[in-house]
Amino acid sequence: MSEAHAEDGPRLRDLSEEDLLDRIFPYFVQREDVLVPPGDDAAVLRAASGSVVATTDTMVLGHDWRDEWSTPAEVGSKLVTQNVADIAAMGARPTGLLVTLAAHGDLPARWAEEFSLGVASQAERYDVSVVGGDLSGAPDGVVMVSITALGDLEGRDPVLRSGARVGDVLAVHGSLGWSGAGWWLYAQGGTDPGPPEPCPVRPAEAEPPTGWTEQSARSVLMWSHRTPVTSVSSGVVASLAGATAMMDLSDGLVRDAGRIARASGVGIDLDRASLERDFVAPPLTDALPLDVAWTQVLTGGEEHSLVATFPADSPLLRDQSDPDGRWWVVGRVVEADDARPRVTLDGEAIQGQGWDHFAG
Ligand SMILES: Nc1ncnc2c1ncn2[C@@H]1O[C@H](COP(=O)(O)OP(=O)(O)OP(=O)(O)O)[C@@H](O)[C@H]1O
Ligand SMILES: Cc1ncc(C[n+]2csc(CCOP(=O)(O)O)c2C)c(N)n1
Ligand SMILES: [Mg+2]
Repeated sequence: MSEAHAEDGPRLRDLSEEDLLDRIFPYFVQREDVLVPPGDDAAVLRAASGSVVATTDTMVLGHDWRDEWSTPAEVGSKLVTQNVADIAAMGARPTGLLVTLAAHGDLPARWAEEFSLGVASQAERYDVSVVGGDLSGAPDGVVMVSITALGDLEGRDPVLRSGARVGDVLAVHGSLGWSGAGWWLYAQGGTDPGPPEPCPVRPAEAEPPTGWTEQSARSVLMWSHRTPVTSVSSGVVASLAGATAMMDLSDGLVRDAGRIARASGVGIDLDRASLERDFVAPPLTDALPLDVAWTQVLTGGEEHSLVATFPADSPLLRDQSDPDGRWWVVGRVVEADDARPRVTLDGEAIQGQGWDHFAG
C-alpha cells in the first residue's frame, strides 16, 4: 500500500501506544489454547506436549521489502509464513505468534493497521493465534517488523537438520524458485501485470495449473514473492512418515541443502533430470530465460517450501493423496567428500550459492 504514505489520517506519532493497540487487537482471533490473550505483561499458552518450539524472523524496509512492491498486508502475510515455515520444518504446529513493529513516527497508522490485518489473515490460514508483541519507535525512514513463533510437537520428536543419512533421498514439498523469480522480475524493473483470469494457484494450494501465458506466469511469480506460503500439515506428515532431516527453504535449495549436509556430516547430490522435469517448468519457463529459471530453482530465496530427507523406500514419496501437494525427490544423500562441495548437481560443483544477508 504505497499510497498509504500519501494518505491523510493519523501518523504513529499522533497516537498513544494504547490507541494503536486498540486499533490492532480486534484483528487477532484467540484460539482455545490461549489462556491469557494479548493485553497483560505476557500471554499464557497451553503447552499440551510439555515442550515449546520457538523461532523468530525479522523483516526490514528496503532490505526485505519495498513499499513500491508490497502492500503492508503482504508484508504481514509474508512475515507470518516465514515464521510458521520454521515451526513446520521441525514437524510442529504453530500455537502462538508475538509480533513486533518498530517504526518512525511519520508512518501512517493505517500502515500498521493494514500490516496487522495481513498478519491476522495469514495467521488464520495456519490456524495460529497472535498472542502479543511489542511496539517501538525507530529513526526516520526505518520500519522493522518481527515475529516470534511458538509451536507444539504434539508428542512427536522434532525433525532436525542433523538426521540425514547416506542412502536417504532429498525431497521438496511445494514450489522452487517462484519467489526468487518474482524478486528477479521486480529487480528488472518489472511491474505485476495484475491478476490473470482465471487466477492460477500455487502448487502448495492445489494442482499446478497448466496453460500459462507470459502475463499469468509473471503475475503468479511476483505474487509468490510478495506472499509465499508454506504447509504445516505437510511438515507434520513428513515427520510422521519418518523424515530424517527437514528445513524450510528461505535462502535457496543449494544453500539450505548445504545446511542439512553440514549438520548431518554428509554430502547431497542434486539430480539434474528430476529438477528439470519437475521444477524448471512453467510458470518459471514462461516468464524467465531458461538460465535464470535454473538459477532461481537452485538458489532463489524466500520460497518457504519444505525440503526434507527420507529413507529411499519411504511410501510418502509415492503418495499423491496430500491435498496440499506431494513430495518430489530432487537428490540423494551421499558420503561427504573433502574434494567436492557439500552440495553438487550430478556430481559437479554448482555456480552461485544462494542468499546471504550480509554478502547479498
Ligand atoms: N542473533 C542470534 N542470536 C542467537 N541465535 C541466533 C541469532 N540469529 C540466528 N540464531 C540462530 O541460528 C540458527 C540459524 O538461524 P537462521 O536465521 O539462519 O535460521 P532460519 O530461521 O531457519 O533461517 P531463515 O531466517 O532464513 O528462515 C537458528 O537456530 C537461530 O535461532
Ligand atoms: C528489497 C528486497 N531486496 C532483496 C530481497 C531478497 N531477500 C531478502 S531476505 C532473503 C532471504 C531470506 O531471508 P531470511 O533468511 O531472513 O528469511 C532474500 C532472498 C527482498 N525480499 N527485498
Ligand atoms: Mg528456516
